[in-house]
Amino acid sequence: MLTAYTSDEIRTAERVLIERLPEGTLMGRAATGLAIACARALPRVYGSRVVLLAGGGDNGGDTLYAGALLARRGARVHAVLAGSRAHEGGLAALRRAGGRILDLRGAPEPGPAVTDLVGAADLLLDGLVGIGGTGALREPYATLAGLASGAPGVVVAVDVPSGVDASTGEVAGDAVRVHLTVTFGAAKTGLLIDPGASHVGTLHTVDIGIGPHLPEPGVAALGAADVTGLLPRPGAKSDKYRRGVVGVVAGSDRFTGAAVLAVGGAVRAGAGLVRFASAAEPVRQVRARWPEAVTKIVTPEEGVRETGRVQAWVVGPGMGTGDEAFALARSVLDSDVPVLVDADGLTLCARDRSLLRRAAPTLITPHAGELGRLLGVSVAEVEARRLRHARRAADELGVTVLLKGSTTLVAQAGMPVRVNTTGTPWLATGGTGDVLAGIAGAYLAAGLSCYDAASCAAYMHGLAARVAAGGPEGGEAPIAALDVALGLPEAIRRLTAPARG
Ligand SMILES: NC(=O)C1=CN([C@@H]2O[C@H](COP(=O)(O)OP(=O)(O)OC[C@H]3O[C@@H](n4cnc5c(N)ncnc54)[C@H](OP(=O)(O)O)[C@@H]3O)[C@@H](O)[C@H]2O)[C@@H](O)CC1
Ligand SMILES: [K+]
Repeated sequence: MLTAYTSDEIRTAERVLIERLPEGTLMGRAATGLAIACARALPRVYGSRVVLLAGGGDNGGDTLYAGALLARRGARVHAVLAGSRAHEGGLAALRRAGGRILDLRGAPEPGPAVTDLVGAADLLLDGLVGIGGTGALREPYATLAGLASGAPGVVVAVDVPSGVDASTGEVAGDAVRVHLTVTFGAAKTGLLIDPGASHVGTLHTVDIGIGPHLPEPGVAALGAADVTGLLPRPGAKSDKYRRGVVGVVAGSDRFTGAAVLAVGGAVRAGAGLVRFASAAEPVRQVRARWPEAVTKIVTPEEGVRETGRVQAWVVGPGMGTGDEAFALARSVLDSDVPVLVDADGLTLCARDRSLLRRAAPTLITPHAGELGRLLGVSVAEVEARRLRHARRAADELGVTVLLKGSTTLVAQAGMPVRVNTTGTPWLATGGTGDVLAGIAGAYLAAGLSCYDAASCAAYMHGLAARVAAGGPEGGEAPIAALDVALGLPEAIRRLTAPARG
């Protein structure tokens, strides 16, 4: 499991060690780890052109010390000093190692000399600001961030890509986009959450010894072993009921595709049985595509009360948002089993949030627009502050929240927010959310908590999409939502196969 921390949590942990260790020890560890990672990112160090963008704080200090180490290995190192001051120890070390200095202090903008240096660099280090950065980058940092993002060489962020809020992933103005982020001590929360996460490239953590002093994490990402341990698997005594019966209420006479996809997600994720309840046309479509499902035509008046016993419900995809859909959704939410609410179901809940007040656990799976409607804020506001809004929704609505997006978040009051790391841009296509709802529903019915079901479903959904998009000889191709459902068995096989070798 990858755990991540806010800037304050990192600083508190660092303080314990700073008091115990000789001055400069932590920065020495950070700079050494940074220089090693940079050397690995280059075909060879000797003769390489290295440019350091150094701010006035300790982030600039790390960068200058690492530059000195690279210069001692034969790199041609130029430091661009961009802050109103420069880290004295780092600057002296770089000078002693033969590095050159371009001092921008007092200059309103970087100028052509910097543009030329950046354009010719094999390796560019972004050491403008780290965990001490606040708000939008000021000049000349903002212009330098733009230059760095477009640099032709390998761009490495020191601790945090400058302009990304290390604690939240928020990006208030310009921010550097890098190939590699070398972060110190532990991952920062903002490196895992968009929009910041999309600036990070590959994330590499340098151990500087603060691990034992870190608190419980506020954010975590499940790894393959965690998901393997959580995934429901049938045992010798399992039958279809013990594996979990999931009920799906989806589709309408106008929209049938979402129903087929949600049922497909549940079937392929390993539900013991899928009961599908809806209007006549989606029932016909589901029967044609998934003969494994037990189907029933229901009316809004009777609801799902006579549908047969289920261990969890999925309600919402393609069901419409009118009064009849509302009545049907209410009958599902009146039940005493866990319910996953998705898509149109969320629009209905935004109309009457009391639908979500129930004794049994509830999982909602909104995208930013749906969450915005539930919270009464704009989609842009949710996108800009995803962590805050996912947490707020979990607290205010008393439910587990799976916020979809390029990095999916799972929030539940009192628990670390889980970030999914398996997503792929190929998933950004219609209907994949319906498949996700089906997968999570199957896991809920198997007995996983809303929190684990949502996290595992997001993980397997991303992995299945990668399986579906990837070819045996490498390369990737566009996928349709049904391909994600069909990719699930192979994804589960790959995850649960004993390690080779
Ligand atoms: N603590 C430790 O033991 C260890 C810490 N380590 C390293 O220290 C880093 C933290 O160093 P830090 O605290 O000096 O802050 P840092 O990130 O350099 O930023 C401060 C500078 O940024 C500036 N600035 C801020 N916002 C800005 C903006 N929007 N736009 C423009 N400028 C802005 C601010 O300017 P000012 O406000 O003073 O004008 C100030 O000059 C950490 O990330 C890691 O790399 C490692 O060595 C391991 C051990
Ligand atoms: K930085």
